[in-house]
Amino acid sequence: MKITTDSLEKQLANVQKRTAQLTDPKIEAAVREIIETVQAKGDAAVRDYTKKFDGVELADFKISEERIDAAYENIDPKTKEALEVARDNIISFHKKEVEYGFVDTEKAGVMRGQKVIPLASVGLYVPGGTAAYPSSVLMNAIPGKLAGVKRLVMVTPDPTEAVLAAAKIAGVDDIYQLGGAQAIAALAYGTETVPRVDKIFGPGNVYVATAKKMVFGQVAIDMIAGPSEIGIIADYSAKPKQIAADLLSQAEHDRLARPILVTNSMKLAGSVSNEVELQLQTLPREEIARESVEEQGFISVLPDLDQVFELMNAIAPEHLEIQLPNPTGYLSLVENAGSVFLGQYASEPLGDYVAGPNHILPTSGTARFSSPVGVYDFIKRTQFIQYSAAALEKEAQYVTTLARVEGLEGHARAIEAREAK
Ligand SMILES: NC(=O)c1ccc[n+]([C@@H]2O[C@H](COP(=O)([O-])OP(=O)(O)OC[C@H]3O[C@@H](n4cnc5c(N)ncnc54)[C@H](O)[C@@H]3O)[C@@H](O)[C@H]2O)c1
Ligand SMILES: N[C@H](CO)Cc1c[nH]c[nH+]1
Ligand SMILES: [Zn+2]
Repeated sequence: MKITTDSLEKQLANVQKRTAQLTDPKIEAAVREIIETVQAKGDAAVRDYTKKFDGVELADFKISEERIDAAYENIDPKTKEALEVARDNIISFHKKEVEYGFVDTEKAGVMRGQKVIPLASVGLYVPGGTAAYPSSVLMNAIPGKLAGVKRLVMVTPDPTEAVLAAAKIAGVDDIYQLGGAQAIAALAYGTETVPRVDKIFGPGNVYVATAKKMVFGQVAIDMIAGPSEIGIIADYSAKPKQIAADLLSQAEHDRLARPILVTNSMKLAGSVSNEVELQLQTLPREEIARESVEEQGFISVLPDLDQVFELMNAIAPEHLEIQLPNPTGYLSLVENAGSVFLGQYASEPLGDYVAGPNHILPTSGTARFSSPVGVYDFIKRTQFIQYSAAALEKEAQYVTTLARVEGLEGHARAIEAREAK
């Protein structure tokens, strides 16, 4: 693994140079055509694209309850138990995020408040292939259920038994065998069989991500997910074997995944670099992980922990491990990170599967301004006011004054229409 001892300034300048990947215009054009065709022709277009891109001819995209129940019955009991433990921990964590709004009656004659309303329907995209993660089904669906979403619709080009079982465990309402931009378009606009939803969640390949960007506005979207990232802050006291294993746990996700160690110990940097090479040799996904480590990964050695935290905050990693003595003492220094893992026993995969906090997190530096997926992503807020005659009389003059400053006479007259004669 590359080790750099460049100055903090130089490394910060490199971080600033990283910008979000622009979409390829050819892919944009192809996706635009798919979206417009699905919008115009509904199910017939979805059926054609599914045949063309997935090689599947389906009379009905909707997966029957019998098939979902059979998947749940068929999965290995240990998998079922693990999914159910994960579900319970995700519920007990995310329950704490539920909001109820408020009513404020502090001012005489005035009631003001905020009402929390769950989104009526949401779509969850579960990618196909090796990225069809049952754990992500739980992480996406459970906060939605806790928020009170009435209809959770899942789409996936690859409905494996584990994915279907996870959907049942999480309480997903309807599942359709659909993928790619056509699935996103169907969720955004609705077709004869696929219901139109209010927000679309979940990662996918470049066609899916581009389609999500394009339908934004027609529907809300959760985020545009980039490759996994792990940033580890550690000093001489950390265990190189554990650090290397944790770096590789994210490197194995994707050739573009970013495993990063920032430390104040040259000795640790050398040992971790050697350990990564050793562990890579026996990792089943060696090829993917090696490319991630060699092309995207690095170890940075800086003179002190203040600089270490400054660099990591600039990187704003999806996952941040703090492998220092008394790790909780450093939580106050964390400004940008999707999820923080404190101490040697909080290895990142614990958070991927069972700890309970969400594993769908901001990537590519977006932890500067975004949060993990949570119940708050499945609600909207509305507000209300009620005034008594006396309360209005007290404040009417301020409304009419400001209305006339803005040249809006009609606003002022609406207030004056209520004045006591
Ligand atoms: N960031 C994350 O958290 C995260 C997690 C899991 C997966 N992922 C990403 O999900 C993706 C999974 O990719 P995938 O391709 O296996 O599954 P996918 O479900 O994202 O995409 C499959 C669909 O792409 C469409 N498609 C394929 N070739 C096409 C073409 N030439 N033109 C138009 N549409 C086409 C097909 O309709 C197919 O159903 C990966 O890119 C992975 O990085 C990201
Ligand atoms: N680490 C991934 C998101 O960053 C989530 C995941 C799912 N399965 C295993 N890991
Ligand atoms: Zn993972």
